[in-house]
Amino acid sequence: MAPTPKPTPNPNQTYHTPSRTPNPRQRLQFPTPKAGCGTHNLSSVPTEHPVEVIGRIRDHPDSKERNHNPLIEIPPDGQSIKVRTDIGYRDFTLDGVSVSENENLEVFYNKFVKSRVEGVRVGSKCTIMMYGPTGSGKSHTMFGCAREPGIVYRALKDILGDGTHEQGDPVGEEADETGFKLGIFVRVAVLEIYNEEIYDLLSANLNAGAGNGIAKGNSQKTRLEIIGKKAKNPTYLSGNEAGKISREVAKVEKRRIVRSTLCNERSSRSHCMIILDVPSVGGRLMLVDMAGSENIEAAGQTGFEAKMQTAKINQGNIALKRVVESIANGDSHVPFRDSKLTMLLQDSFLDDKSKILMILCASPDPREMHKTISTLEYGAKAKCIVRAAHPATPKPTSQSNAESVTLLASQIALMNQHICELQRDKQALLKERDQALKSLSLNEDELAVVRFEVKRMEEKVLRQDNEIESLKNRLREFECGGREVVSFGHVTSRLAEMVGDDQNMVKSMELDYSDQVSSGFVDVKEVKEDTSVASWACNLLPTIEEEASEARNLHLHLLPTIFEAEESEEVEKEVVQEERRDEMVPVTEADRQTRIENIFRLCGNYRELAKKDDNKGHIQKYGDENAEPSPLSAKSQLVAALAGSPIKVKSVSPLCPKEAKWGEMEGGLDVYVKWEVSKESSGSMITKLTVPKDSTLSRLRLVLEAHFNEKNNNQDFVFLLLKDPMGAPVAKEMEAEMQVTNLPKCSNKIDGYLASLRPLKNGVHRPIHLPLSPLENKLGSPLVST
Ligand SMILES: Nc1ncnc2c1ncn2[C@@H]1O[C@H](COP(=O)(O)OP(=O)(O)OP(=O)(O)O)[C@@H](O)[C@H]1O
Repeated sequence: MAPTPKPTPNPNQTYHTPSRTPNPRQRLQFPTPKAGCGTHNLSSVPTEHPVEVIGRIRDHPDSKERNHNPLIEIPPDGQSIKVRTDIGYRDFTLDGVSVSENENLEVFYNKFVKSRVEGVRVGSKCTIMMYGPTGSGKSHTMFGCAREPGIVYRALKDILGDGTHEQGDPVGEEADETGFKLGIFVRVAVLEIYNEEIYDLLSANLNAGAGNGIAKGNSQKTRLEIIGKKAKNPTYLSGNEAGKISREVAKVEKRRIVRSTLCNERSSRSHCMIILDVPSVGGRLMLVDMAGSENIEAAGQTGFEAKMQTAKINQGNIALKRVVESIANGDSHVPFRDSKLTMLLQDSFLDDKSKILMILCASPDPREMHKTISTLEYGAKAKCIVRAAHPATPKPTSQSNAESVTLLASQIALMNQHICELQRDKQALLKERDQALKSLSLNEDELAVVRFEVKRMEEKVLRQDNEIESLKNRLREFECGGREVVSFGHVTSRLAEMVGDDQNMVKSMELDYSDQVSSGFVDVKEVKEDTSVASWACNLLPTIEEEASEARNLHLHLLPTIFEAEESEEVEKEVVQEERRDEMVPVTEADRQTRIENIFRLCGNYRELAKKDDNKGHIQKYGDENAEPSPLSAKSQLVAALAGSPIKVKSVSPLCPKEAKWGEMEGGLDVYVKWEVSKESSGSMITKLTVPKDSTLSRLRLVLEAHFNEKNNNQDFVFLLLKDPMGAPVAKEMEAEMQVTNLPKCSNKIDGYLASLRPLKNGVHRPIHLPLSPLENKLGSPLVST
């Protein structure tokens, strides 16, 4: 590693304690300049250390104070700075230190910069940054002054050709000729970063229409976007004439935003970046003149805009500081994107071929000493940045090739095995998916069937509802028109006719309908006992019931049968009935309900009652306790019931072997208990009970079960609510909540309730016909008690 060129020791300078600045792990060294030619041995430049830090101490602003008790001392090694503070000296070791009083710009350039620039000429990449507080001489070093050109112009001259400098011209014309002779061609962009925006200073110049690229002071700048790490489409100055390019750069540089501050009369408020490419060799030189890193108070900025401006300037400086610290610390994340400046400088830090020359500008003014120290601390940190050295690429040998081939082959085998496993997994997953799809399809089919059934069921229920409504209307019209007598008489006439056709029946049986209807009581005239009539009635009604079995309930399907009888038998509309309309007693709603209930009760119960007419042709006439049992044929009872005649029942003794006295009580409710009629059961009366008025069915059950026990009959049962359209069984658990008064009344003439019991086999209801489909039954109709 070549040593950093040591400056000539100044006998006037004093030397103090050794450096306390942390030593970098690898430090860049300047190549030893070859005498005479001014070039350096670039091959000796180490590549591991990307940042080189040079201190540049400007002239003292006050010439009177020069050499008067200086706070900054430069040791003779020329690589460190000693700063005297209140608590002692602080040493900062850098890669080089230059004092402008001793070394003008030319010397400084030749000593520390020239070698880098010449490296760019042959393809290297270098970034030269001016860092320091405001007024410390950054711009002066970068651009120079009228007396001496700065780094920018000298670099252009060095790249495009060696030459001498003419007075008033940044670079001599000779440089242009040299560059032309060498065939080197450069491309230059000049950017300004102000308020975190990138402006193209050359674009303003060219858009001004100068033709020759001369900048116009008031031309508007063009803002550039940033893509990745580069400004998008900047304007370039291209050429091989250093003089022309330098002049144009000098002009556009004057367009930088400056402001007078306490620290600097013409303080740069923006960062300026000059990007010089040498396309033929891929070299790149980035020259960055940063705005002052002063704080707002020190700059004496007042007003919101000025403070914001200073804050934005500091944003770039602070971001750059963080980038340097992150890299030096070896952090995994470097905050390049914290500012536009660091975004554009990203390649400078990361590109292996790129080097950074950081020139720390400082003032010897004791009043600026804290800024000087801060700047030097920053430079010392930057010096610690180490880029990992790239391991030398071993030359492949035949042995290593064989090993590589073996290694790759094993890796390929592993990968193939992994691929096979993945393919197997894929096949399994595909199979699983197919099965799931199949199952889903089946479920969808089932769902479609269920939906179809539900739809069909709904349609059926709707039809039945319509039918019910229609029947109710017909019945209402029928009764309101006073035709009930006709209807009932019609039916009874039909019954009589049918009975008359029955050879087994006694023809002499007569019914005085007029008396029955007009008196309101069944008046039986020498009706011969005819069990065949009762049998017929019992046989006929189940037939009706069977016809209605397709309907929802017995009521709904019995009624049309009656109406059909009326419609089909027009001949039977006897005048006799018509003539007696005037004699009819007005039918109240209660009577109508009672009659309807009587009809169903007869169909379900009374017919059996007639059938069980003890084969003697006698039947107890209800309602008259003292009356002797009157012989009454089933036909007569049926007709009486159909005609709305009150049936008086006091005792069921004719129906029951023995009158039930058990359970009777004063002031209670009379309950007539019978079995439901079914194919298996004839629907016989069981008993008559008297229970308290507020008795529930559960209480009635207790009484009945006691009664059954007395009879040695353990038949289980459920109550039927005959008022319910379905004659629905009452669930046992509901019996406690249901009053006996909910049971149907025998009739409006008989003060008693009718308890119809449905026998249970093994505690299970016998199947009842439901209007719903089997599917609906499966779904659990609430009508089915399990
Ligand atoms: N080495 C020097 N010799 C003579 N004059 C100098 C030197 N350095 C700086 N100056 C003068 O000091 C003034 C401020 O310098 P300059 O503008 O370069 O500072 P700066 O660091 O760029 O400040 P800012 O950050 O505010 O732009 C200028 O007038 C400049 O000519």
